[in-house]
Amino acid sequence: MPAELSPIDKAKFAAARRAVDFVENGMKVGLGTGSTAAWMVRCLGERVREEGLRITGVPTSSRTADLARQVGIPVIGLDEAKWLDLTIDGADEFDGELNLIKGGGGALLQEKIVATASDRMIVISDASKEVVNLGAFPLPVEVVPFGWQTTRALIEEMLISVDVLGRQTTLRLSGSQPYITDEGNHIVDLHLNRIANPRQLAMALNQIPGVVENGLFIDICDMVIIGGPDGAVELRDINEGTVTQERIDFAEDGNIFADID
Ligand SMILES: O=C[C@H](O)[C@H](O)[C@H](O)COP(=O)(O)O
Repeated sequence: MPAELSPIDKAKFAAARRAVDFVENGMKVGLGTGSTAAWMVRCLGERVREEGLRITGVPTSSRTADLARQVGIPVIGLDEAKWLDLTIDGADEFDGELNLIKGGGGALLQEKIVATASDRMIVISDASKEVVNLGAFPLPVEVVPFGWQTTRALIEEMLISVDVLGRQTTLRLSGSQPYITDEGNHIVDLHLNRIANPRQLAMALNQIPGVVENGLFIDICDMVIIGGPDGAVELRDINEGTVTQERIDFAEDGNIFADID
């Protein structure tokens, strides 16, 4: 591993490197989006190229589809795959029940559909994303462009009735224009600070006309792998109730970094 990688990238890499060990020949694998998931795609690409691992990837964004093709992973769409063995993705926050906030990179809709259509979801993360209560990270909500201001007002009205610490909302921008998701929608970020009941909030949001999906992933994640900059990894399996400590040997992974700009 090159010395110039930041400690946070080393931590993300360690988690990603461990997660791809769960991928086996013949699997259909959901490929998440974001900087942590990008490490996973690179690690998986290396297994495809070096070991001849035979898998099919289902990307959760156009960015991930481009990267997967670049590193040699065959990709298909979800409707062709129908059902997946495993999805590996990053997250913006996770709590003790492995409930998540996702969508910081704008890919929450495809990510939630793909993860839900998978036998198993593994989240890869560095330690900074673990929280007691979800909500410090702004909760992304994908809304259709038609009438988005009305939808935002309805969201704000609904927030009065739920137990959160903040209620400010912002339209996500790309430069001076509204951010556009892969599905052609906008994102409203909810600055809630602390969400007392994520399950209730997720359901309330999705009942609002104009809301396509929200970034709360409840009961979807099966395992989180937390990486450290020294190669330490912790695997928490919510179904088995197990916590396992291991270590990744960075020295074995030189090839992956040859591809990185
Ligand atoms: O929309 C983006 C995704 O939900 C990402 O997985 C999430 O934002 C985490 O991204 P990163 O690994 O870059 O922190």
